[in-house]
Amino acid sequence: MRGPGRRLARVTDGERQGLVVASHGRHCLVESPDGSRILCHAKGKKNEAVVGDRVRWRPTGDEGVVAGVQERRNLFYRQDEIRTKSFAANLDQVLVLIAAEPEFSEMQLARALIAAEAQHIAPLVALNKSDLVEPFERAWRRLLPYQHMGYGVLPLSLRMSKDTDREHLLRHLQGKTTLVLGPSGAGKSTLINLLVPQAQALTGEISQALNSGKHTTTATTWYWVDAERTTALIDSPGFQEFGLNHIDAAQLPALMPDLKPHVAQCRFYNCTHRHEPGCGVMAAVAEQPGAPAGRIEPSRYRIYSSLYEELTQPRY
Ligand SMILES: Nc1nc2c(ncn2[C@@H]2O[C@H](COP(=O)(O)OP(=O)(O)OP(=O)(O)O)[C@@H](O)[C@H]2O)c(=O)[nH]1
Ligand SMILES: [Zn+2]
Repeated sequence: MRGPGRRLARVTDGERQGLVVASHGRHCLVESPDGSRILCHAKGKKNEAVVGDRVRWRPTGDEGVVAGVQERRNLFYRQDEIRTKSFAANLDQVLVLIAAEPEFSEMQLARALIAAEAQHIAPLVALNKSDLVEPFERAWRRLLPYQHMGYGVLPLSLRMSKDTDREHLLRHLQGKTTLVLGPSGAGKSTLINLLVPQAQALTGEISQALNSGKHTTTATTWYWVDAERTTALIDSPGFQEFGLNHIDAAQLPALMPDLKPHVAQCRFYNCTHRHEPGCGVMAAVAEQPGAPAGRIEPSRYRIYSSLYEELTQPRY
């Protein structure tokens, strides 16, 4: 059998296989199966690798050149009018970390969840700072619709209950590759440091390797949680301005688990769920809480409508 996947998977003489554990522009850090790491350069656009990619590479002196990127299981990315930004590839899970304070944006959360659904990556939500009792309760209530639509929501108190949280988190992360996303101030660094105590030192080394000495912006980074290297966390900036331009507006309800079942009740097959008569989605928004067929929260319907508008706006 021929095909790009097959061809790239074959390692020829002098080539090695590795995992991309950090990337910055056209450079990446590749980890070999023995755990050693080497700085590699991409040769041509086709070989630009993102964190989580499995690559073939060739040594050139004490550095390397990426010879090919293996076919990806998935690629988690965002896209606005100007550019596409890849977070990471070959993920099992996306963990969205938010907190009681600062107050989280439900729109931002929804965008990350939709992007994960579009790539068939399982999302998990964690709400930090349960010690801030009143704001935590408020935030927890705002997340109830997400629990009802089947998303796991973990309560955390990362600064206080270290061991409990570590165990709780590990139960959900064990053996998986998880991308951690979250708004600034939610506790992402606290979470990474709890699970990967050597993270800070590693980040320093990595940014030094990738930027030849300059400690500039932190790039996306892969961390092993266990010595056996079976559980991984990926830390990535860029939760803000989560563009969904790569998603077709008509596809949105299928990526929103609370809207999805109601589409079958719409009179028109091409219903946009915004003004049509006989719309199953709008009928579910009008339902009382606890309705047997399921209700759509007004906040979720507003998110749907504004994303629909955003994604159907003429682009120049
Ligand atoms: N009250 C409370 N504060 C916490 C908790 N966990 C973390 N914090 C605090 O929240 C602040 C932000 O935590 P960080 O881990 O730096 O958050 P971050 O998401 O990495 O933020 P950036 O560095 O801005 O991206 C710090 O002052 C932490 O000490 C918690 O469980 N409860
Ligand atoms: Zn409809």
